Amino acid sequence: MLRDKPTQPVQRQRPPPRPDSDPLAAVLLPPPDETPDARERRLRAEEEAKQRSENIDRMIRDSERHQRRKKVVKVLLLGQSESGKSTTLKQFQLLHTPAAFHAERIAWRFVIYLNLVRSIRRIIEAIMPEDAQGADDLDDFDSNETASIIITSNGCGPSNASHVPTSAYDGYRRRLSPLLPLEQRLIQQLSDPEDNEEQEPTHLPSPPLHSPSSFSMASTSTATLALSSSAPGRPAPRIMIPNGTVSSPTSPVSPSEELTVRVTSNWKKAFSALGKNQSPKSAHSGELQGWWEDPDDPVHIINRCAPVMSELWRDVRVRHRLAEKRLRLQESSGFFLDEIDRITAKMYFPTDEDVLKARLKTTGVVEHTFSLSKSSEFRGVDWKIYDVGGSRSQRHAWAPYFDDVNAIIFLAPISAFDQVLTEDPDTNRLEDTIFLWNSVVSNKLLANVNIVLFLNKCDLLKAKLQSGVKLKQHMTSYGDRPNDYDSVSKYFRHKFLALHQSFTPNKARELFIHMTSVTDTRKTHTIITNVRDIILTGNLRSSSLM
Ligand SMILES: Nc1nc2c(ncn2[C@@H]2O[C@H](COP(=O)(O)OP(=O)(O)OP(=O)(O)O)[C@@H](O)[C@H]2O)c(=O)[nH]1
Ligand SMILES: [Mg+2]
Repeated sequence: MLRDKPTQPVQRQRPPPRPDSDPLAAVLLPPPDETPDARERRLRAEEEAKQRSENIDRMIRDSERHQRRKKVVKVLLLGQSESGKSTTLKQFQLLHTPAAFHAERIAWRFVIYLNLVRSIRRIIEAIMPEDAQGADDLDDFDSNETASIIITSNGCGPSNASHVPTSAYDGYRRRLSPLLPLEQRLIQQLSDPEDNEEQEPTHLPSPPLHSPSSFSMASTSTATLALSSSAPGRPAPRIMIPNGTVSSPTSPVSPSEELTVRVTSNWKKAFSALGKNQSPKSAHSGELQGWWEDPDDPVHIINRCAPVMSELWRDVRVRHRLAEKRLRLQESSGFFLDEIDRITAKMYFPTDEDVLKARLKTTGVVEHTFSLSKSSEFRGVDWKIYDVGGSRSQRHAWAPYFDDVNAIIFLAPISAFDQVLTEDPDTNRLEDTIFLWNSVVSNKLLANVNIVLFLNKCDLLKAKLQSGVKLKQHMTSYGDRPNDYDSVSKYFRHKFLALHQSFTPNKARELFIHMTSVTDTRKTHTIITNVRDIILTGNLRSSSLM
């Protein structure tokens, strides 16, 4: 009979290696005549070496754990063109990497000049006498100039229009004509900073100066430019100057065409290539090198034209004409018109606020990574933000990012309820925003993505309502509710929330809504810190990393 015997683990002692069979062991053996002192020193040295080795092992283990823990949270900024996406990204940069933001401020000087010059040109075009418009074949100008036109009549119709006299118009146009080649030069420098050999569709035909069409150019004030390098493997972002073309009858480019200007590497470098001495030694220290001593620097033309620009902007006849045409330049880059003296000063250096207000249209997708290493709670987390172009021609680039995005910040510019799209004058901006919002919240790919809604441009909404513009004339569903900021903003909040509740495929998703004016740094920093923490906590928790 076979009986199971309880098996005992067999412990076999391996015999110590014989020194003569292991040359290394033989070498490591202490000398046979080792004194007690020498033995003491040897043991101490061995102990120290062991400690060092253990420390190194621990460091390697920590580093591996840290690498395993490293998490990237990806955030996509979405919304129509001019909704404030890039401005929000600038606020993230200002909050997380202020030194880099400040160091780049100088490069924005040229964007701001371009914004100012284009605003001036819009004014000149708006005050153009009708007979001159006919002569210049500009009848369709207004239909392109839609970015900030109020489309509902406020009682000032063409019947009671007061024109700026032709002589005044001609005088302004003649005295401001040096701005035209300056604009051309800025655009050309942007389009081809290093390699003038390469031909891109960037070379604008120069109209004859002082001709009737000298100022009949762009129909928008938005000089546009990609902000930074695109994600690896994706096409490089390009500068876009919408409608930035000469509409002289001889021009080969139509006034409504979007002109594309290529930026090869770094647009900031391109701008700083415009003068010999314009880079500051340090943007912070005030040790500025004197670009104003360079006779080729654009500041000289801008500075010489400043008195006429101010005169034009202050001219009551001009203001009347702009009001009649319902052109609200302050809602776009016209912000700089109120600052002509400061902006055109020879030693002008852009402030943070100037950079936030400078308008550059984004094309392609701009990616920025912020490392949150200093924050103890989110140590080792990278915060990756994608800023996309919002105009219709750019929206096809959004979808590839839906796959692995963790959160979306959607910008809805609620002040735009009475404006139409630049790219489609038949579409109301708010209607377009609501359409986009519905598409985003109903998207199944995004069902588990956190969504944060910024009801943006609240400062402009407040000013618009105070100036008497009535929401109900543009949104009949608003009915007879009061036309004040509190009621209107509450109404928009409910509307967007209700649309989310109706269309979301994930009824459990919480929606975070903020009333924002993203050009306001103090308030925006509080909001984005809050939003960042909510997004990070939610995402790290769901991936069990917290
Ligand atoms: N007053 C005010 N201006 C704003 C606000 N948000 C953005 N802007 C301005 O509106 C303009 C357009 O903002 P951007 O951030 O360039 O818009 P975007 O969404 O990036 O536009 P695209 O790049 O064309 O998609 C800029 O001149 C901003 O300074 C706001 O809340 N208030
Ligand atoms: Mg942008």
